[in-house]
Amino acid sequence: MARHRNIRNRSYSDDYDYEDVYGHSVEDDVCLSPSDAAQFIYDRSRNQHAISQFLESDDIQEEPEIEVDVDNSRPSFERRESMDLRGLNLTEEDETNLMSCLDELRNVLGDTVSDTILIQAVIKHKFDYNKALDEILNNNKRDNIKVSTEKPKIVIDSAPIIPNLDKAPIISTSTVDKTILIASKPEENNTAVVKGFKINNDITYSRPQTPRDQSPAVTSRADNLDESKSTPKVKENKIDPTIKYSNERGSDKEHLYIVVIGHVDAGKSTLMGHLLCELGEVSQRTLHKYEQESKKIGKQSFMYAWVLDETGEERVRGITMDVGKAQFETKTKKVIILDAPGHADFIPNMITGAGQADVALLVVDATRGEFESGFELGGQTREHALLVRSLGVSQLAVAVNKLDTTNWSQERFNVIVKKLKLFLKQAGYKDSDVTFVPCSGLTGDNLVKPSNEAELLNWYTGPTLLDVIDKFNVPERPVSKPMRMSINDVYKGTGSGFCVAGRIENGIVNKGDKVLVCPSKEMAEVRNMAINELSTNIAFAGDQVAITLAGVEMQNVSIGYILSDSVYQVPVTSRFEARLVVFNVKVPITKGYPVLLHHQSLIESAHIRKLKALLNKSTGETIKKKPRCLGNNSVAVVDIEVCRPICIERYKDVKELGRVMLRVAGVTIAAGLVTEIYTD
Ligand SMILES: Nc1nc2c(ncn2[C@@H]2O[C@H](COP(=O)(O)OP(=O)(O)OP(=O)(O)O)[C@@H](O)[C@H]2O)c(=O)[nH]1
Repeated sequence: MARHRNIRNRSYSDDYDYEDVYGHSVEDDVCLSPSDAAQFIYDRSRNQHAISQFLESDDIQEEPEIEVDVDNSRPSFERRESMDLRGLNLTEEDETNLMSCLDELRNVLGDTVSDTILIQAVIKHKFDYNKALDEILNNNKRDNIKVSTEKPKIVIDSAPIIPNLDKAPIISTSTVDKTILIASKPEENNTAVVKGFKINNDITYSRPQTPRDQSPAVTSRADNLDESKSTPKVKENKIDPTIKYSNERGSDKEHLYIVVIGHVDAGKSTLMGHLLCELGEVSQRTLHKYEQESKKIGKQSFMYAWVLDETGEERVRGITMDVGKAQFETKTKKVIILDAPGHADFIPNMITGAGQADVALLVVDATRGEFESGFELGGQTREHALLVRSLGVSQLAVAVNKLDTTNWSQERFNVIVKKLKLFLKQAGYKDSDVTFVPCSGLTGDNLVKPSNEAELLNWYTGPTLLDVIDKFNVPERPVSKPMRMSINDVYKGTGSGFCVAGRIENGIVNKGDKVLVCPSKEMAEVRNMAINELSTNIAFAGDQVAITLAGVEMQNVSIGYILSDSVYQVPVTSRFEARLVVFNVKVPITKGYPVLLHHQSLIESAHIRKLKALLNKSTGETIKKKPRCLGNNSVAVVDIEVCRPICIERYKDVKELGRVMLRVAGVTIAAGLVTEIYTD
């Protein structure tokens, strides 16, 4: 959550300013995803559009069934079952090779290319399946999609990132420091480790119940700290962290994490999938495969969405369920997209995605009636925008998507912009931090290149979506602060030890460092690290890393835990004071009110222990001490008690770890800033 701050040039020592974070108030009519059953019984097929309506006629043409003579035998598409290969004079071995190549090709191409063409290509390339496939696809290529012979950069597997323990030698911290002194780049032979970007599969409904309160008692492992005290990490890192950072990253493009949010079906995955295709990040082969497969199950309009919706269930249901991840480059940045689910059922996953983001892209469906149901009728547009703002994201691009369905109507665009501007201001976004872009994820208009649509060109000459993304400011990375990393995934790696994935919120981590796993306070060693599947010796605030830990049992580490500097430790408590803004409660909040506390990737049961003061929304002055209840849109200071100790910071100390969200029955009822931490 390094998102927010710098944009407004605020230093970490600044005290927070309520107004700056949440804006003035949230309107009474703000609706936040009431979890009524009707909303969950969702049938996307209702709104299916035929892709042929939107694609130009020469897009992804099917291969015509051409019959070609091969030595007088005329094997054809229809005759697959009884292919006559005798005329080809093949040996038994060649025939077997041919058949297996044909099987492979059909897996990718389906039934769109005749057997004759397949056989010709396979024989021409001496049974080399890859060459044959390339030739067929190249012959078949469309004008507007670049053919890439490279492997797609999008990772389609859902396996987690696992540093390769066998290949990457363990380097001591001192070695790392020397490496840094000569400003070296990461090792050239960095090996891509296990493919996959799956983020936090397990937290959709509840946090795994690791024996935090049974086995290692919070204090009983404190003796582990002695080791850390004798070799404090901060002493090892003698070089100024900011110098290290500029040595390591100075010449690289800056990394920017974007979470893509919006109401279910707004077109988020399609938009991002198409953008990636336009940027050449998805090979024609992969796209062709998605086209064939989506056509087979009658969901061809989801072809681009499949680039990011990778699991079978997501594809069959036609909705995003977990956060999809992919990356591309703009002129000045390396952008990592986090495609969040829009459906109300998966808001916890969306929160995890947002928790890792620097900036957000809000996608709204411009179709008449659809924007209204996403925005006004308890849809996710408002809730998502509020949630990401509460998590600290302050820069927002709004893609006014599916404008093709309104014939690129300027009037429709203006209506949507007007409504959203008002709401976003109330939610705490500055006008200058929000940009609106008209586009269509399906037709690809105004994504990478200016649109050719005369109706749009009549009134819009502004930036494309890619330009807007390139213009985002990358927040300053707090590399000089004591190290904190919030864990959003824990999994078994291939070698010894196990892996934790998450975002480094503060500071620096070196391979070989001793870190404290909190709240259980066990010491662990950083055996290996990987960023975007490449092993690395050092990682900085803002990076998403996968770390192989040693010296601690996997069952003693959980999603939501924090890896902390062993000397300057993250506070651990079960009671804290927070300044809350209440969004939408059906029953007023009273003393003892039970909630689910969301803090980073942690979801924990909690209750309101005390209502301390009701505040004036604009000035922050106390209106009433010890109020009896809190209603909609109120601002108050409360004490919260969590059922187990958690790692938390005061907002003024570490903003990323000083924010909480309270949810009840699937609805976000309040967001808050931590103002005081009580030691138990
Ligand atoms: N006409 C039109 N249809 C679109 C456009 N973008 C997406 N669609 C269609 O809208 C439907 C939903 O698209 P998705 O990309 O899956 O939507 P999503 O927002 O990612 O859905 P969730 O992640 O499940 O919330 C699909 O049928 C798309 O083909 C567009 O720009 N124009």
